[in-house]
Amino acid sequence: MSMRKAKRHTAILGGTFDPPHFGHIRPLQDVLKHWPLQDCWLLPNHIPPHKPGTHASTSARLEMIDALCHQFPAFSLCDIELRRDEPSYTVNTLKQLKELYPDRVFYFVMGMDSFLSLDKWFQWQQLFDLCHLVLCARPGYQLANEHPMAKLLSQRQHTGADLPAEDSGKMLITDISEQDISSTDIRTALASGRDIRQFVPESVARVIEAQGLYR
Ligand SMILES: Nc1ncnc2c1ncn2[C@@H]1O[C@H](COP(=O)(O)OP(=O)(O)OP(=O)(O)O)[C@@H](O)[C@H]1O
Ligand SMILES: O=C(O)c1ccc[n+]([C@@H]2O[C@H](COP(=O)([O-])O)[C@@H](O)[C@H]2O)c1
Repeated sequence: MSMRKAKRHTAILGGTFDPPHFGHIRPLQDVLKHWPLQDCWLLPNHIPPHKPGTHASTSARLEMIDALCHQFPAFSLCDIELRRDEPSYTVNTLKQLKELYPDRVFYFVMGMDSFLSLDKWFQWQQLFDLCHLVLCARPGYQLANEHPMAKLLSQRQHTGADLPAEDSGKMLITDISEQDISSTDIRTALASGRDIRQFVPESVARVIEAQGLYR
């Protein structure tokens, strides 16, 4: 009899989360409703590879994610990038995670804005040996037919209703409720004293308020 352990299917949303908002949470909830994934990890980066820096400190962003995970038990924190003092390249993170968790199949979730520039990521083609990608629509970002990533999507798109049989290399898309929300807009609203409660969950709003972030 085979003693192989069952695989755990784990979604990961990587982000700067500066701050986290409903544009992160709601698409993820839709993904979890659609696909039978067993875990959903939020992966805050420490040094974002393609951003000039962060506005809130790593510890403040961590506190917001922690608070969010308490409010939404379907999500848990993956703090692996916070312990590497170097740009948080996703391919390095996934290599580390595959070593730590050989029985997991990873589904790296990203919005369309990230996907449109995926070919600028460090060693991005290796991602397809390490995980599947889950693509979420995002208002303002369209994949034109002639865009170089459109070809990649048509080659790799998973069409079945069940999860792929493979452990990596497929692209999954599902309908999500599109959220016209960004961390940038929230920071701008806070800096001009506007209310942000419709964009972030209560738990996150409380940390922002208590720490006086983004004023
Ligand atoms: N409204 C949204 N809809 C779909 N995906 C989103 C949305 N907001 C963020 N994402 C995705 O979540 C991941 C992390 O995003 P990030 O933390 O950089 O938020 P952001 O709102 O894009 O931040 P900023 O405005 O500071 O650039 C990325 O893959 C991004 O595409
Ligand atoms: O690996 C890379 O080169 C790379 C380049 C840009 C972004 N990423 C990752 O993509 C996720 C979303 O990034 P961002 O900048 O939109 O918050 C986050 O986990 C980043 O660390 C990764």
